[in-house]
Amino acid sequence: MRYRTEGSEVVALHQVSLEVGAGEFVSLLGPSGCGKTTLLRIMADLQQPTSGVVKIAGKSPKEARLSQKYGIVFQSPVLYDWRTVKANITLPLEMMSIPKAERNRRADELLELVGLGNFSDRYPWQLSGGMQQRVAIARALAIRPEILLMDEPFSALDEFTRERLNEELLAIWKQIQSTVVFVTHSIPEAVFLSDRVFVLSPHPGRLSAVVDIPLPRPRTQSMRNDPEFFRLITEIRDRFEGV
Ligand SMILES: Nc1ncnc2c1ncn2[C@@H]1O[C@H](COP(=O)(O)OP(=O)(O)OP(=O)(O)O)[C@@H](O)[C@H]1O
Repeated sequence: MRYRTEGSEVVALHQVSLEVGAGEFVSLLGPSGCGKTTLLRIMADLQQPTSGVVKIAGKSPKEARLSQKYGIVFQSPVLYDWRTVKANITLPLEMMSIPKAERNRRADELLELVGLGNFSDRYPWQLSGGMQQRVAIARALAIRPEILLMDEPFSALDEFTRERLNEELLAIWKQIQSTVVFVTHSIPEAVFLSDRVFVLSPHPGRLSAVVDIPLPRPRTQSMRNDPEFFRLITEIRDRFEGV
């Protein structure tokens, strides 16, 4: 992927090739500017690569998007302040003309799943940042996506909330069994969540390593003190090139 700006060109991604298995949880990890967001946006059909291809179970990203295969969660929750929590979650279903009873049923189920069963009639501005991000996750899941794309969803949150949401996300993933591609610049977050970590390095953005995370599941907070957890963090840190 090359970006052309006046008089110059940025190579955002250079010869990146990777494969993600169905139901796998992978992270795209790297420092600012290594092309993580660009790669996620190309996968999601939000932008076109200069060259190369992406296939989603044999289909193009556009076909996958049109057949509602993606749920996307961004760094900031982008909720509608004038709609209740529940009405934010049902919005994509309204756009798909799903009947009201079914919309409500799915929203109630998702509110329970993200631990906000008692907050359905609140407005986003009445919730903490962590709760707002849980609403955004529930909304992304409303269309029952096969692939959940998450772009640094917890990076604006404090460390305590972030670690708790990491664990909650894994519990949700276990239930929904979607494939997850998770963008982060936090090495511990990538290790805690993932089956595999794709390590990207900048200038030009490239894939410098793929690291398997053999920690058992379910993953618990106490694993963060495990020597194996620290070993994996060190291994990944050593794999960055030119940072
Ligand atoms: N629309 C654009 N026009 C020109 N250059 C761009 C554009 N979007 C991104 N870039 C450049 O492409 C490179 C990769 O950007 P990208 O946002 O994908 O990186 P990132 O790893 O997600 O960074 P961050 O963690 O800061 O979000 C950077 O050098 C960036 O400046």
